Amino acid sequence: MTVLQVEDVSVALGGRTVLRDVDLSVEAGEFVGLIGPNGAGKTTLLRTVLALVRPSAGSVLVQGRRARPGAPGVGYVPQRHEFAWDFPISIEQTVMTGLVGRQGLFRRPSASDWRLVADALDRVGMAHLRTRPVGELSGGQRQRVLVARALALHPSVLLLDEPFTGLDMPTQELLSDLFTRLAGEGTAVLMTTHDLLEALARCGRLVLLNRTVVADAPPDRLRDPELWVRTFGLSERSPLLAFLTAA
Ligand SMILES: Nc1ncnc2c1ncn2[C@@H]1O[C@H](COP(=O)(O)OP(=O)(O)OP(=O)(O)O)[C@@H](O)[C@H]1O
Repeated sequence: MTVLQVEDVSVALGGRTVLRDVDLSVEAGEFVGLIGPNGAGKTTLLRTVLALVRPSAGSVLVQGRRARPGAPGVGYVPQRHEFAWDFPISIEQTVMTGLVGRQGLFRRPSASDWRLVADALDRVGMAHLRTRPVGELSGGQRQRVLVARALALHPSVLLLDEPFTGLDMPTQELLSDLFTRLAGEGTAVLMTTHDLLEALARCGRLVLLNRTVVADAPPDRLRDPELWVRTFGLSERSPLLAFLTAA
């Protein structure tokens, strides 16, 4: 089942075209990596799916419905630095903010809301710290809290923006395992990352983006150096290029 359908999307920001004619779809159970250089438009594409950015052309459908802000079924993990960590609330209260769409801004959380929060914290291995202030957490713990916050509502599509930045290997592995498991359970996972190794190892499909889609295929079908040169502007003598295209 197609959960996310991006069709012919173009986006202009500040008078410049940031995305051009982007087509992308993600099926239930797929783990898709969105790969591209700085400024390629990866975050803008995620924000367009979240309907925080309006395309100048094309359409975005989530579970067959036009994307709209706060749409149920879409979980979003922003880049860690975008979150207000100095807000004086606990881990479990932070995860509860992921349920605002379900409970409204002002209703007191119900017992079932707290159960969703506890389950989500359990999935990221943070349940034992649930009453700690978020401001006291390490970078890796913060990333796990943001993932729990996105998971609390059991999204059909999970959007991950650079989830591995600044993480040590065990935390990266823990999250990667979790994303793989979520996809195995039927969640559509779309992840931007600069961690090519992780993307090549974990994602069933990679979308190479540089303002427009350069390639969209499983990792083992992306051996053509030209695709990586076009996406990243890599030199043809780059050792990274040799690695990426090794048979
Ligand atoms: N609000 C905005 N107004 C004008 N231009 C913007 C705005 N937001 C992003 N851009 C521009 O859009 C382009 C794409 O930015 P975006 O953040 O989507 O790239 P990215 O692929 O996520 O990059 P990175 O890997 O560095 O996070 C950049 O040139 C950026 O400067």
